[in-house]
Amino acid sequence: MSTSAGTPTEGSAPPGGGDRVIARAAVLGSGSWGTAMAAVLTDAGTSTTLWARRPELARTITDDHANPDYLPGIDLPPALRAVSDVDEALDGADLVVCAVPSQSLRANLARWRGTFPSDAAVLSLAKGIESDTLLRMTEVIADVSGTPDDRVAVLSGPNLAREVALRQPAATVVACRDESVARSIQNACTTGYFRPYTNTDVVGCEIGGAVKNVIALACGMASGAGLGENTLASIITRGLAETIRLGEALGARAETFAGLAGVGDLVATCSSPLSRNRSFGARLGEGRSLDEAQEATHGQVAEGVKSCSSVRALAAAHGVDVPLTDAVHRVCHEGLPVRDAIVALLSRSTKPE
Ligand SMILES: NC(=O)C1=CN([C@@H]2O[C@H](COP(=O)(O)OP(=O)(O)OC[C@H]3O[C@@H](n4cnc5c(N)ncnc54)[C@H](O)[C@@H]3O)[C@@H](O)[C@H]2O)C=CC1
Ligand SMILES: O=C(CO)COP(=O)(O)O
Repeated sequence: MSTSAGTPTEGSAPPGGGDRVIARAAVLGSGSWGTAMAAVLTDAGTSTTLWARRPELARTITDDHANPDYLPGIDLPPALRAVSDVDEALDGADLVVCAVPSQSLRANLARWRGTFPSDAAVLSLAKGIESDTLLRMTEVIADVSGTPDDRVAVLSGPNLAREVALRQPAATVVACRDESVARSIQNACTTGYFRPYTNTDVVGCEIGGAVKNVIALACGMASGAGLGENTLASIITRGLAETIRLGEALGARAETFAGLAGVGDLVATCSSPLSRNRSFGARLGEGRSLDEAQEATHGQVAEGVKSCSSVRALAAAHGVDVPLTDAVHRVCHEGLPVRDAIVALLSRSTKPE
């Protein structure tokens, strides 16, 4: 329930203070996570319209309550409607949810420029760092859409889309510089199975989400190469250490990484066969080429494959040592065999923990 004082006005910050009420949401992008979050918002009682690029997919979601391409075998809420006209999706929306992959966000936002309702809050679901600019996704949104950064939020946590769409219990974090906006979004997507916490550490949540994909690739590589649980736990733990180093250098709070958007998401993604990043890494670890691993994703995005390079560059720009990210980059983009990457990591000079 809203924690606001007074009687809030729908879709805008009430003049007397208190949290805005989000009654309508538009989710832009109908891949696995956009569709799952549209279902969560609908289940939470928020009137939600999902935008799909392909009209036939929009029709299937609205008429058959299913997204067989991305969430096969899962029943979506009958009240969820999908359209392929972005203006129709955005009509009257108090919340715009960006659910396209990181590297296509800027081009999509440019296409959508001027269409977002002027007072809407904007929520990023993407977990990545933009390749050329090294910007976080909320920075890209503020940059291209002109939305003030105190109305741009990120949602991040251990949220494998298929499990959420199956309504299995999960928690997450909604972070915004303005905590009341985070609370409004929290209210709009709280259900009996989905529990969002608020945070104001946008940088920490976004860095946690982007770097865990890279560390999940490393775990997949180790697993594909036949290595066991000690290796995986070591990668997860040292991966967390490099995430914290980078996050703190960028102004994030260390405690964010002990939370759902940090260690929570890292553990879920590094452990689950449902993770596209972990599976992608496992194919490389088994000796398949980057192209073969890419082909096996069937059009689904493994964000870490591109973000390993942008995270590495971001770390270099801030003088932060990220050896696991560097190794993943070298395997993915410089042809280093997984076995050699492991040898290189273990032959680094010893140091205190
Ligand atoms: N799938 C998951 O379990 C979770 C994914 N995420 C993040 O959510 C973001 C979206 O990923 P998913 O929905 O999982 O992706 P997906 O791989 O399931 O689908 C991608 C969606 O984006 C669309 N798309 C691809 N390129 C596009 C372009 N150039 N322009 C417009 N649309 C384009 C595709 O048609 C599809 O609808 C990613 O950043 C991912 O890291 C976050 C949490 C969970
Ligand atoms: O972000 C995710 C879980 O929180 C999904 O991870 P993958 O993109 O690796 O499937």
